[in-house]
Formats: sequence, structure tokens, C-alpha cells
Amino acid sequence: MRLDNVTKTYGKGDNAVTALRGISLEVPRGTFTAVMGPSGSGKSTFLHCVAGLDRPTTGHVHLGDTELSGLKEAALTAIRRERIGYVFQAYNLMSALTVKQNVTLVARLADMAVDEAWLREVLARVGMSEHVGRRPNQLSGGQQQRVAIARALVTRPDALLADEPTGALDTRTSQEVLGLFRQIVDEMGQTVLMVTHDPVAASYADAVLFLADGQLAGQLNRPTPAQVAERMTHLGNW
Ligand SMILES: Nc1ncnc2c1ncn2[C@@H]1O[C@H](COP(=O)(O)OP(=O)(O)OP(=O)(O)O)[C@@H](O)[C@H]1O
Repeated sequence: MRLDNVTKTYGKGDNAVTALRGISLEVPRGTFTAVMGPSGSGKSTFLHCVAGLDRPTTGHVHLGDTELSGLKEAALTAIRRERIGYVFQAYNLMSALTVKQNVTLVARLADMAVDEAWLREVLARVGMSEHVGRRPNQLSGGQQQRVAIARALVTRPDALLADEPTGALDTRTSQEVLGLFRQIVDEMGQTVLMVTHDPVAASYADAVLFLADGQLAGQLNRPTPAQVAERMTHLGNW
């Protein structure tokens, strides 16, 4: 993923709010990158622009060789569905569907063939092979997030985007989910970009990008939680 001088302004005139101010960066394929920053620093806007959910006001976003800002809505929708996987703080599973049905729902809605062998591998990776027939209310929070990760992986996306994926989990379960992200990067070559408020979560990443007031305010590679917390303390309230 690559961003070239991306800006994003919401609203017009006196009401205009500039959320991103000239962000240029590259997220290498097959790496785990965390994004941190004080509240209102532009993290969600950044993630939405990378995901093709929102269009930059100026600048360009590339996913591989594809430039997202030049695409028409239909092409962008196809990219969002087929080339990007999402994991949210709220697991967003369908309560009436089983684990297997939830994992394959997006692909089925999009008329994409689901490769059974790949589905089995993904379910095994996230440790949910034994629970394919259960419904979300029969699973713990950590298990539900694993199902959401399987759902994101099943279409073999170019990138997996996670917005506070451990925000609703206890410490131990968070660590299991973060360990799973690490594994899918190291063993499957997946690219993961994660927004988080948690220095411990960020320390699982290869690199942590810091945003402040809509600008890139630094990067730490393979940092410890203490180094991340120290950097955040200098950026403002978080
Ligand atoms: N749809 C919108 N319309 C107007 N302003 C917006 C909109 N979305 C975000 N903003 C503003 O843009 C700025 C950046 O917001 P953003 O949600 O990207 O920050 P954030 O770092 O994700 O914050 P938080 O950590 O609190 O979720 C903020 O000043 C916010 O009020």
C-alpha cells in the first residue's frame, strides 16, 4: 500500500475540518503495521482512505498497482470486497448464522467461489475448526474475533485492515488475537494494517506509525510497549 501526499478535508468553508494533511508513506507487502495517535489525529480517516471507504480530497492511494482514487464507485466496491479484509472492534457477525456461514457470507453474496480447502485451512489457522457449526452467541469474545479474522482472510485479500481489533477483549485474549495476526503475517505473508490505542498491541507490529494532527509524526520499528507509550506521551492526550 502506498499513499502519496494524501489530504482529507471534511466539510466546507468555516466548517471545514482537515483530518489528513499530506500523508506520504509505504506499507510493505507481508508486514504488520500499527497506526497510533491521539484522539482526533486522523487514524480512522487514514484507515478509511486506505480501505477505499472514503476518498482523499487530494493525493493518491495505491493498493499494489491499483490507484484507488481514480476508480469509479463500482470498481472501488469490487476492490473493497475482493482485495481488502476488515476486522473491527465489534465483531459484526450475523447472530443467526453459524461460524462457517459467517465466514463464507461475503464471498457467497458476491458470487465468489469459496475454495473448500482454503476455507478449512483458514478455519484451522484461527483455531475454529472444531466450532464451525456454532452460532456467535455460543462463542467467547476472542473466538468471535477469530471468526471475524477468518471471514476477512477467506477471500485471500491483498491487505487486512483492523480497527481497534482488541478493543473489546481482555488482556490474555487480546494477546492471543495479536499473536494470530503475527502468525498470519509471518506464515501466510499477509499484509496487516491495524489502528490501536494500546502500546502492547502496537508492539506486535513490525512498525508503528504515529499520527498527530493529521500528519505523520514518526515511526518506530519493532518497538517495545514502553517505547510506544513514551512516544505517545509526547504526542498529546490518548
Ligand atoms: N465525517 C466527518 N465529518 C466531519 N469531520 C470529521 C468526520 N470524520 C472525522 N472528522 C474529523 O476529522 C478529525 C480526525 O478524525 P478521525 O476519526 O480520523 O480521528 P481518530 O484519530 O480516528 O480519532 P479517535 O481515536 O478518537 O477515533 C477529527 O477532528 C474529526 O472530528
